[in-house]
Amino acid sequence: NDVVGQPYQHMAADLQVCGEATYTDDIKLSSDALWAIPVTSTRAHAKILKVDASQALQAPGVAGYFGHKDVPGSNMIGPVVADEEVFASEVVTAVGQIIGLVVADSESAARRAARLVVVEYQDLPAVMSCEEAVEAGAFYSYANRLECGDVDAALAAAEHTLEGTFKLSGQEHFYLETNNCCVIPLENDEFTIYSSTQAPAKHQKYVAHVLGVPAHKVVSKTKRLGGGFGGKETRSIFLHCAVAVPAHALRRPVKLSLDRDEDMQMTGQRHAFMCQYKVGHTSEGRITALDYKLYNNAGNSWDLSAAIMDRCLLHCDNVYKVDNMRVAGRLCRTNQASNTAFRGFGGPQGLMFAEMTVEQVARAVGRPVHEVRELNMYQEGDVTHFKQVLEVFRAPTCWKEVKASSQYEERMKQARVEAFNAEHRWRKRGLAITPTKFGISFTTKFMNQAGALVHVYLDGSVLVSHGGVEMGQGLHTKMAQVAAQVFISETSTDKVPNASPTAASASSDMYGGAVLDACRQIKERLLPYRERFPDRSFKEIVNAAYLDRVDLSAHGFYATPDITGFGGVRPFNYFAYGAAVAEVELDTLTGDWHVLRADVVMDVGNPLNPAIDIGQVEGGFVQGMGWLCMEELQWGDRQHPWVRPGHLFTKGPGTYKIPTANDIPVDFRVALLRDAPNTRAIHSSKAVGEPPFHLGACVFFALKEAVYAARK
Ligand SMILES: Nc1nc2c(c(=O)[nH]1)N[C@H]1C(S)=C(S)[C@@H](COP(=O)(O)O)O[C@H]1N2
Ligand SMILES: Cc1nc(=O)[nH]c2[nH]cnc12
Ligand code: MOS
Repeated sequence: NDVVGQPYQHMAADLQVCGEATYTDDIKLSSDALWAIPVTSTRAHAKILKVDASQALQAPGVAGYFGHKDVPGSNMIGPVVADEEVFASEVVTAVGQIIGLVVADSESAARRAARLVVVEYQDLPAVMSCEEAVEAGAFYSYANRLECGDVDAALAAAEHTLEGTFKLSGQEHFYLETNNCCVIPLENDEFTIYSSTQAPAKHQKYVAHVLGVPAHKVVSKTKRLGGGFGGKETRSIFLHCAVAVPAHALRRPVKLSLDRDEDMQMTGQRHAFMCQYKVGHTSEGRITALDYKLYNNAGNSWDLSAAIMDRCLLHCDNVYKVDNMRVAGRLCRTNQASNTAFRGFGGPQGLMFAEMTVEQVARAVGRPVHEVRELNMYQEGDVTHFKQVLEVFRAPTCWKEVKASSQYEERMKQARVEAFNAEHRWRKRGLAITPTKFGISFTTKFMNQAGALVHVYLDGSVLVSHGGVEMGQGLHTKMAQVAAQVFISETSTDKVPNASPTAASASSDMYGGAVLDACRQIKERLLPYRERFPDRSFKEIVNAAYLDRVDLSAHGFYATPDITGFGGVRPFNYFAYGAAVAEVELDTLTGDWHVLRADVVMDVGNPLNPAIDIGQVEGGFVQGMGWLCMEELQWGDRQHPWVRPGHLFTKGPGTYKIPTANDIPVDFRVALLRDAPNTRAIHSSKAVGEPPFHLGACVFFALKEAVYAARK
């Protein structure tokens, strides 16, 4: 197998840098195609008194206005709980919620006409944040919790206790490709739908449901995304279902392409979280008791907020052993667009609570933070607070490696850091080291399944399709490697049915298993021909088998073995580990800072493609750093009274600051742990999509060190 493990370039890299790669918006449509522009709520919470589209319908080029009355099937859907309307009917519960669509023969005509639709509202009280929801008692009926040991007794017996509240803000996905979709009606109520989504199967299911047609009449295709990061796992469904209604009614192709400001206002973000913590610890800094009350800002519908809180509950330990722990979660019902999956899916929030707690304890006992981290770290074989055994625990290995390779101890002591800080009044440096552990598998057990379809053609070329979506993470490249010298086409529900969303970082594991299963079936059928004609080419073997009427196509399947889902003792198939060191320099007068050097060691098993994996680690690190140190959403709420309630003030790169080339660590050293096999996944590899995201936390803690130095 000299193909797997090689650092092949991303399969579409050349196409993408030459601008030849096709995205949903590039799909050529017939001349009778129409553009849809959403008419959305401008209120955070209000009754709809009247919607008047009469002027819009007179506007040039307009083919129609569509709202909840025009839905042929069901107007109420939702990926987990069916609690969301495709078109708002009586009440709007967030700014940006779709009330209707104007369709016209050009985007500009549709956009102009959409502004002519008049909506009259009667405002209702709005709840915008976790704090406001707690005051108002506005929650969804979710009450999962995890508990081990006896927290109350341990807190009472603790030498010292600390308590307080941690708050983490949301984050915009800022995928470069905004939400795009188009619906093409064919004969006899059949539809082909193209969309920028991580979950084509969900699009097929819900478009069929909203149109009232059987799913087998809807084929959902996705070639690639210009980024998803979780933001296109479920929120893309609603846009697509809305667009399907005029396409169905007018029997004409309809497309929709959101502008950046519409996308940021309408499609949900990373959940803001709040954690009320109580921690018991000894004088040397060992944590003996931990009590977390967690809240996330779920927005105006369930969406995935329950699974996100589940994953947060499962990650509040990070790499630390706490014998007495209780974590309980609540989902806050607010009038924000429903918050949704975002790289790490609640995990980064849980990991941050663990890190912030350890850091508070270190300050309280007056010890360097890294010592307290080491003091509390699990050992191999320990059991987590949710009772999963840490079978192969590589956090200490990653920690030791990155501490050595970054010369952390030396740099901390004589270092540039203390010496620099002694000589500089307004510029201060900080150094920090943080670990991570990330559970791999959907915590919803049934989602851990995957399909593939492999065809061998008579010219010897092989076509591989699988249920996973290429969003830039290199999945298709890895699958092609797994099937070796293969041409990958696109993701399509008529090739692989019922696919889970491409999420939870497990796609390489699962679709790898499915592709391997399909290839092995075909290989077995070709074996007799290989043996009979040992020196013939693959093409000749294939033709010999074909003439004997051997089936040259196979469906492959994979279901992750031995996992329990949330609530059991083995929700994760395995864990991914990593550790990182960052040195920053902060200008205390301007607040400007940059990362002088970052060192990362990530355990990715035996990488299927080390080049792609290093790219994932670099991207995850920078995206995590952006979340914790740069990006700030400003919603119209109590903290930002100058913004109309429920409106998003930061709706573009001019006001919402995401990391760019200038923010990447000046000296960025990423290493993949060597000799780290993983028996639990294909070719001994490990998931790499989400796990590195949390390592950006080391920049946050390095900046804290610099601020502490400035206040000495
Ligand atoms: N370039 C790129 N990398 C990415 C993403 C993306 O949208 N673009 N999504 C991330 C998220 S949220 C996940 S879950 C994984 C999904 O892909 P995988 O399951 O193949 O790892 O890729 C991660 N890396
Ligand atoms: C649904 C779901 N469950 C998970 O455990 N992790 C995820 N990432 C993105 N989506 C998911
Ligand atoms: O699991 Mo990623 O789509 S948040």
